[in-house]
Amino acid sequence: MILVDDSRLVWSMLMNSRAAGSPVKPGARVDIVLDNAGFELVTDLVLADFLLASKLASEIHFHGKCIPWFVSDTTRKDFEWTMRQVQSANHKWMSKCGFQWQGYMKQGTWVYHDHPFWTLPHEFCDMSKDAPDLYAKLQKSDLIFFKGDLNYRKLTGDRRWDYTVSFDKVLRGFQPAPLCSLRTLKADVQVGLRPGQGEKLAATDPDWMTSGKYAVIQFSSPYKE
Ligand SMILES: O=P(O)(O)OC[C@@]1(O)O[C@H](CO)[C@@H](O)[C@@H]1O
Repeated sequence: MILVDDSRLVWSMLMNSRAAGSPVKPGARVDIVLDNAGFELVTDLVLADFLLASKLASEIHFHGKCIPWFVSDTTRKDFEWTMRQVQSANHKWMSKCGFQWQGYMKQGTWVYHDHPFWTLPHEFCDMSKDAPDLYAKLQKSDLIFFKGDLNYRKLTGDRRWDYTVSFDKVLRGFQPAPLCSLRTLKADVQVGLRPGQGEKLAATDPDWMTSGKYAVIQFSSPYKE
């Protein structure tokens, strides 16, 4: 069940960037801060492919980790291995996708980055100070997707905020570009709920914050409409 769904805001941001784009290179730069390797990474690549094919984005930048911090975190090795596996799949269309994705990498339409900051114990609000090069890189984005629970915990500082505190507020100045968290709840932090929503969930489903049954699509933008 999706507790907060800001997908309309994400969609309208992407549509606006397409309208404003030049005829030669329409669309936005989208960054995806990855979470797990494996099937989740394949679905991230499919999302990136969709954004390009639909001209909602013109370049995609993936951000992985230098080490598999929470065991299944995507590293460069996983990224490259996954690309090769898709290319060698025993399925015509899947393999065709793999070769197309490799082409995007060669052209620089898709770019893979890693940075030690992602595996340091800092909250993301510290990034501009502790990793100014990474912050500057993210500032070039039109939209950043943060995948998964771990990234949500780093965005919010893993604190016990009131459930109704706004997502904008808990980012505490971390606003390199419009951003969207795609997260299934696995840890006891959640913000941006309606008054009474968290309490009601706690009363009916005590494990709601960690069971993985609930999810959020939360958007924040430094540009106010
Ligand atoms: O949804 P999943 O893949 O089970 O968990 C997502 C995740 O980010 O949350 C945990 C940290 O809270 C990490 O172990 C894991 O990578």
